Amino acid sequence: MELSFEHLTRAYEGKTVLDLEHGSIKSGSRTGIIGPNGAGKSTLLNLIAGLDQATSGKIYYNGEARIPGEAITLVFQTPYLISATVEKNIAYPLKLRGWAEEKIEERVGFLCEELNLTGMRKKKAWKLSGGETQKVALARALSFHPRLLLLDEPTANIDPATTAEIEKMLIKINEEEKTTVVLITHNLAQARRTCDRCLFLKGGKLIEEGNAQQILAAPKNELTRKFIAGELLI
Ligand SMILES: Nc1ncnc2c1ncn2[C@@H]1O[C@H](COP(=O)(O)OP(=O)(O)OP(=O)(O)O)[C@@H](O)[C@H]1O
Repeated sequence: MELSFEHLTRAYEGKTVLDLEHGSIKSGSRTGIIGPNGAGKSTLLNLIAGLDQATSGKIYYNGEARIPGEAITLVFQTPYLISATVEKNIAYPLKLRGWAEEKIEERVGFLCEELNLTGMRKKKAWKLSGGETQKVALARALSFHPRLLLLDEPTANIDPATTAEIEKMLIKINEEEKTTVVLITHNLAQARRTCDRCLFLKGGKLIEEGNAQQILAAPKNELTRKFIAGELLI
């Protein structure tokens, strides 16, 4: 799904925390959103998801200013599962959408295989580790073939092996199902491994956007360079 922003702002109690003149997230991309604490990354993601309202300006989804709720899904840093088994959690959005049982089984089976969850399908959600919980949350988010997957620091508390499984899944689902992926991350190595495009935000402004490998290796903007080099003082 193609996204574009025009004069998009969000202010809290008169203080503008996001102010994007123009910007876009290309259809079919895996776009990393990077930037220091307080840059406005989560604010932007919440606006895209429709969880928050812009103070001014608009977001266009495939050229339309109306949010296509059914096509968008979100994964947060701290996921919440329903108090049921792994497989029931993943099947839940599909049951809500009235999918046939065999289609549900096919999709849940595929997602469990890809995320190494097959052996714990019957396990209760509250008995899972943090990494397992996040993988189930991702599987559930992907269950209904979303056109846009938004992730807010999904691996912040996750070990490297599970992080690698999650990153592999993001790439697979993007390549094979053409889901557009937008990933907020403080892990620049993760952005390098996972993203093909990148937006750098600072102080609510879009400082640089473009090819992820190019921005992460040789940014054009001095602020971006300092951030990536770990030299940026906020
Ligand atoms: N509900 C709110 N009320 C008031 N201020 C808010 C609210 N939500 C966010 N802010 C402010 O907006 C600014 C941007 O916050 P945001 O969470 O979008 O930044 P971020 O780039 O995601 O930061 P981080 O990397 O720390 O998660 C911050 O200064 C924050 O304090």
